[in-house]
Amino acid sequence: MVKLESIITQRVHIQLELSSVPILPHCLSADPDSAIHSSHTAHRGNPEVHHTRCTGAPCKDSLMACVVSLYRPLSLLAPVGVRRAIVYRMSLDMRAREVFATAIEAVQPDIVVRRGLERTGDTLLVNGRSFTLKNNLHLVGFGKAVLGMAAEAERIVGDHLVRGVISVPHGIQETIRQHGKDQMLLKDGSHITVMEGAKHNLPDADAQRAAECIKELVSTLTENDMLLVLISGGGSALLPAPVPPISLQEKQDVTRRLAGAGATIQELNSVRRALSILKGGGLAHCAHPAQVVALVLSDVIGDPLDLIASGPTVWTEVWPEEIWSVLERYGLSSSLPVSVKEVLGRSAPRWEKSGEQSDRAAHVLNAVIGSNSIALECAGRRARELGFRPVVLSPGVCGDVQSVSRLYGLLARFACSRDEPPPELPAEILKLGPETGVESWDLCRAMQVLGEGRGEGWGATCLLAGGEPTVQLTGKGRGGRNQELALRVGLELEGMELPPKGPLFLSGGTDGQDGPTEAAGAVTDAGLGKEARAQGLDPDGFLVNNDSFTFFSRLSGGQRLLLPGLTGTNVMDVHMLLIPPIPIVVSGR
Ligand SMILES: Nc1ncnc2c1ncn2[C@@H]1O[C@H](COP(=O)(O)OP(=O)(O)OP(=O)(O)O)[C@@H](O)[C@H]1O
Ligand SMILES: O=C(O)[C@H](O)CO
Repeated sequence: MVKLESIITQRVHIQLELSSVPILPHCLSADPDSAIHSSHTAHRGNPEVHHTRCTGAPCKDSLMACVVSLYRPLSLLAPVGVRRAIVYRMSLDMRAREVFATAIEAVQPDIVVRRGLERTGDTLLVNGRSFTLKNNLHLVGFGKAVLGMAAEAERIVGDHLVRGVISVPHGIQETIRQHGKDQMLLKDGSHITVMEGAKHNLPDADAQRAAECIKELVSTLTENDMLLVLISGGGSALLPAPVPPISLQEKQDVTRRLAGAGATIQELNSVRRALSILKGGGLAHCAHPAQVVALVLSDVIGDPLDLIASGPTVWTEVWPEEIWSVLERYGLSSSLPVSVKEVLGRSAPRWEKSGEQSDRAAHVLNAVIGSNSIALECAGRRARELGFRPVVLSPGVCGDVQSVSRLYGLLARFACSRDEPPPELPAEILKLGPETGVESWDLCRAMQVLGEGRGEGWGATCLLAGGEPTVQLTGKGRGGRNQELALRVGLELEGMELPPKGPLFLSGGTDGQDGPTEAAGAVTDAGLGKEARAQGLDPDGFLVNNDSFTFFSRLSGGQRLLLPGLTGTNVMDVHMLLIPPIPIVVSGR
């Protein structure tokens, strides 16, 4: 029998041989097969990104990815010295991409559904409550991650499933098929009907038809039935059911104008709830008296159940004054369609008196089964395995990308100051808290961990955060908030006194699609500006035109782009600042 240590040592050896080859980031994946696969599909997906080293056969980069992924299961068994040798030979870039991949893996639709839906015999356990299955289960769903969630739910409770309808984004089945993620597709003979719609994330006639089918299904249920509702981000656009006489076009117009004027998701969805039959508890209302169990994959900061997909299973009162003040704030109140004014002017309460309402609420269980926090927690564990001291700053970073990039720039400076950082630096960092959605105590806690890292030389810290910053669009280029943030942070780091190999910053959307581009985000460091200018690219010019995707595609053959492909999940964005570790000299090999 070959000894484990010798297997690991051989792997170290392969790693050392390959370490001279630059790594193609997209090759990193959780398992060797998909690592090789993703290395090649990523190229197909983006013709602008061209790597000469990757052709037909598995490339050295893919092999390197295999080494890394094989390392994972063995890492806990390997002697500490060997483990360190492997980890410290991995570039920071490679480790950042691996941590990002872990964050996405943690919130895959099948994984979150398995975590949220426990079954023993005919008993279903959700959030500590148990339900008996009696061939009485119906299923509906709407959102960007719902196809994979439904496939897993059917694997778990399919034998009790009578019928289901889900509303998912236009083209998603074909895209998932192309990416080889067959476990996210429904099997042949499934009892669930898949309806695609909401092209470009806007409610359309297809999505409205799906909403009608969903309403029809849930309206026939009795007290002997159970309704499983799968909800994820993008659900608002996929479940449009305007309150008559509002037309779909009128509703679409109001939401598009609000979003374009910069309304927050809280403001936008409070208006959507007021204009919709199914939002704000309407779906649960239609399903009464059936038992409703909603599994929610959150894409909103703080996981507010009444706002995610506009809360179709959460009874929410509509306060017309609140809606009018939002419409006034964004200059829409004087140009509203007559139908919208009529609906907002109605005096009758939306729901029955409170006694009856609480009886109805007792029939509904809402459970958040996945969120940005879970993704960050798992990413932190992976970062620890890869040699970093992890610290989660916050899952709620928001505000303009300019302020957010400034915050990460200052935190990097704080972490990398050779001696004690200048006394004014912590105050400058704390000042950015309110506009970036980060609490002072979270900033203080993060600075403490970064400071401890500094105490050990250059430290070895992985600062993680999540959320959804915003971009003020002024140009006509192609980009997304993650790529723009990464570009800005790269420029912030330029000129700082920093360790030779870092820090490194990554920003990526967990859905794999940053704005209307094929990339999820990008990886940058202090060398970004110099590298760009040496290739005749002016970073500031691209920024002014919101053209970050074109910038990263042209820069060094697109090597800094994150290209995981469509992930089939969505828990907002992940940000990562890696402060390089103290170099360790490995003796022996
Ligand atoms: N050229 C661009 N440069 C930078 N950001 C852009 C650009 N074009 C669009 N965006 C930003 O991308 C965001 C939309 O991105 P995306 O389609 O990933 O939506 P999302 O917010 O992730 O949607 P959901 O939450 O439904 O998944 C908007 O915030 C918009 O400002
Ligand atoms: O669908 C929506 O309303 C947004 O994605 C927030 O959940």
